[in-house]
Formats: sequence, structure tokens, C-alpha cells
Amino acid sequence: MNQWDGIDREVRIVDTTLRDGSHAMAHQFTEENVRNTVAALDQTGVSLIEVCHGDGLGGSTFNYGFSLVDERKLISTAVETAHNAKIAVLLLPGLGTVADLRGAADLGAGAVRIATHCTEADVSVQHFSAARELGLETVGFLMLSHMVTPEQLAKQGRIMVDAGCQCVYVVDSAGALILEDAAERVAALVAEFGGDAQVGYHGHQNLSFGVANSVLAYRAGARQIDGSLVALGAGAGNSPTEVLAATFERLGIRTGVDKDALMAAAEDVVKPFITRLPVMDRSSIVQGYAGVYSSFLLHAERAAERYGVPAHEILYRCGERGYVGGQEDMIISIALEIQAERDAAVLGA
Ligand SMILES: C[C@H](O)CC(=O)C(=O)O
Ligand SMILES: [Mn+2]
Repeated sequence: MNQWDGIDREVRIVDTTLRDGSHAMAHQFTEENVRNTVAALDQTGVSLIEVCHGDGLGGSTFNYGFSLVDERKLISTAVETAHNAKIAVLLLPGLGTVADLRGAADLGAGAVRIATHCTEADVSVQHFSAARELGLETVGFLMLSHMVTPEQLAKQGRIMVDAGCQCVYVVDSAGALILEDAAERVAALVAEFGGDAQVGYHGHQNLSFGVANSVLAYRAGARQIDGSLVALGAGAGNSPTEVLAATFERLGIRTGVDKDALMAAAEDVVKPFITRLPVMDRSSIVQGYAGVYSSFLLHAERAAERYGVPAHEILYRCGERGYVGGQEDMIISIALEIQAERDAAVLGA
């Protein structure tokens, strides 16, 4: 039995269409998008649905992008719609506050996923303790996990677990992990935690390894795996929930979800409202290759258009400089730098 929902599953598929997908939709989700998606997911056996601005509570800002609809409205719409599943929110400490978390709990959110850069778990301690006091299910997100070794990642995970986190995710924010890169990180966390907490895996498709890495993550001991319908998520998108369901079923691994209902939700509910289908194009492949935070994609595309420089060049430089979430403003600086170099080359020619 799964400890979270009492359903007979060997792995719990968690859906993040309405949170990671917010990046791909430039944070323009409507209440109708949320209502219809949650209603469809709620019939599939998925027991945790994440709904929020892409950068979490408080993410609707100039730096990250303003939401069309206040996330509190989206969260309460999701809570009202879900009869079976629990609604989760994301929180990046510093951007989201404990007050935001209380607000989300008051709206009926039942879980929080607290995300930090993979070397900064210590900033999450106060938020985990507040979440546990509020009676929320707690998940930790170690973002850009490719940037540190499995051993370093496990130590960061331990900080989250000691603070009250019940499941720590290896988060491949850049879609940069390839096969054993993912499995070794999951295995290190499993070995570190023993029975103290679960391990999860969150993949991006920039190099097309989201689903394969998720299977290896499961084999290495991960018991919660993220997906998004139609892969709707940052960069080239997330591991598609409907593909995860079909793949795990083919492998004989019980997920407790209905793959056909998920395929219908993807095809009939989510695909029609997507403004920009996630795709492995030059820019998103560069993100996977150079290890760039997936949510930089739209920021880079906008800067590329504004300053007349290629988005993939901007992203290469983000990777070379090791920029992490929160440094979105540097994308503009890089675009200006490339523009100046090009102008100088023309003048010098
Ligand atoms: C805030 C990020 O979008 C969290 C996430 O999904 C990732 O790092 O990947
Ligand atoms: Mn993500």
C-alpha cells in the first residue's frame, strides 16, 4: 500500500502539468485550464497534483513573469475540483514565504514541495518545520541536481529530511542527467535516508531522457516520479505523465493510475489549450547539453527577439557561467553582450 493514499502502487506518479507547465505557458493558465485539467486528472488515479506559478508561491513577479490569474484563485479552483487527489504547491524559500504557505494551506492545499538550489538545502529548514506544523505532506526539491556529485546531493537531502521533509526529489532542472547520472543520484539519496524518507525523481526532456531516467530512478529506489501531461513544462518539457504510465505498465510496475484516462486527458483536455508545445529544438537541446535551468528558455527567447541575437547562444553562455534559478536577469546582460560583440565585429569588418 502506498503510504500517502492507501492505494496499491509500487510507484506514485505525481502530476506537475499545472505548475511546471506554467513556465511553458508563460504563466498564463486560466481558471478553466485548471478546472478541466484537475477534473480529468482526478479520474485517473493520480493522487498528487501540483498547481502554482511555475516558480512557486509568490513567483508572479517582474523577474519570473507575472501570472494571468492570481495563483490563489488557481489553487482554490483546483482544491474545489479535486475529489480524490491532493493539491500540492511549490515554494522556493525567499520567493515564497511561510505566510504564503499558510495562505495555501488555508485554501486547502495538502502538500508543499519546497525547492532549493542543490547546494542550498539549509534555506528550507524553517519552511519544512512550518509545513509540518500545518499538517502538510512535505517534499523537497534539490534543483539542478547535475551540478553536484551524488554524495554531495545526499548530504543536502539529509538536511531536508532532518528538517521534516518526507520525500526528497532529485530534480533534473536542466534535463542534463543521462541514465546512470540520474540512477546514481537517486541511489545515493536512498542509501543516505534508509527508512527516514522517500526519494523522488523529476525529469526534463531536453536530451530526451525524462522517461528512461524515471525508470532507472525507480529501479534505484525512487518511489515518487513526476510527469506532466503532453510533457507541458519548462525547456523541452517534463517526462510526459501519460508516457510514464504506459511505460511503467509495460514493465509490470504498479502505478495505480489509468494510462488510457491519462492519454485522454493529455489529448482532449491539455493539448487544445497549449500555446507552445514543448519541443526538443536547438535551444532546449543546448539547455540539456550545457546544463541550463529549463525555465530560462522563454526568458532567453524573449531576450533573443528583443536584442536580435540567437537564444541558443545566450543559453550556452548561461551554462558556461553556471547560472542558477533566480539569475534570470543575467539573460538580458548576456543578450546585450552578444549584441555588442556582433556590433563590434560589423564595425571592425
Ligand atoms: C522552479 C523550478 O521550475 C522547479 C523545477 O521544476 C525544476 O527545477 O525543474
Ligand atoms: Mn521542472
